[in-house]
Amino acid sequence: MRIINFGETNSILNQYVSEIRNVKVQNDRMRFRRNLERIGEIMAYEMSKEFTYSTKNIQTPLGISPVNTPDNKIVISTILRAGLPFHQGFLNYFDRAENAFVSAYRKYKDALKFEINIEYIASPRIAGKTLIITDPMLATGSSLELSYGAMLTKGNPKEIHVAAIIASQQALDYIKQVFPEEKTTIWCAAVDPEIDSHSYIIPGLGDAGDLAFGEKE
Ligand SMILES: O=P(O)(O)OC[C@H]1O[C@H](OP(=O)(O)OP(=O)(O)O)[C@H](O)[C@@H]1O
Ligand SMILES: O=c1cc[nH]c(=O)[nH]1
Ligand SMILES: [Mg+2]
Repeated sequence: MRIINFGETNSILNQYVSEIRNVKVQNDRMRFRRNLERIGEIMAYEMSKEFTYSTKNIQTPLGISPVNTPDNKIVISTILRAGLPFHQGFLNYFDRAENAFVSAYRKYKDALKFEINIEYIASPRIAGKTLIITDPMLATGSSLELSYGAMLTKGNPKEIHVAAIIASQQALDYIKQVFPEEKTTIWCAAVDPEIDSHSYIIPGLGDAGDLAFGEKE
């Protein structure tokens, strides 16, 4: 399984990551959401370089121009709720893609123990397609694992791209065990070393869903 970490490369993407982490900036919800979206746009562009291309002869008003365009049948899937702005970034570039939505949330039994509840899935058939799963935060990797399990009820994708912004090292180690090695690529913008006793990423950024959309009751 390939892991591509954009944090290892100097680019403007790191500016957006610094802003979503920064306590002095991250509470501006519109900027927070837009930064998730911008990171999605940059990742989409980089990911597009790995697609399968063929030449199409495009009729212009003055002649024929051969252009290489991608042939992948793309499904962009997101895990509600924090995934929504990140998903939108991918959709801005892959504007013809199909889309899937899965809900996953932590249902706490006490301050530390929780289980992930999946209650909703709206997805096209994904068999034989390029599945891009977008979720900005991978802490334990459980939401991703269960959401992927739910998506498999819609068929077996040809290839899987997991797009995250901040992934814990623990989540990456876990995902390697549960996703098919030969057809999965993980794209992220940073790998953080730890998760705390509440399963929050350290240093991370806090709760991405709350920062994007406001606190839950
Ligand atoms: O890897 P995990 O330990 O499963 O944690 C990561 C999950 O946590 C966040 O969602 P959250 O449950 O906070 O829901 P929200 O997007 O509604 O805030 C995030 O978007 C992931 O889906
Ligand atoms: O650090 C974390 C872990 C789960 N969900 C978040 O939004 N942040
Ligand atoms: Mg949350």
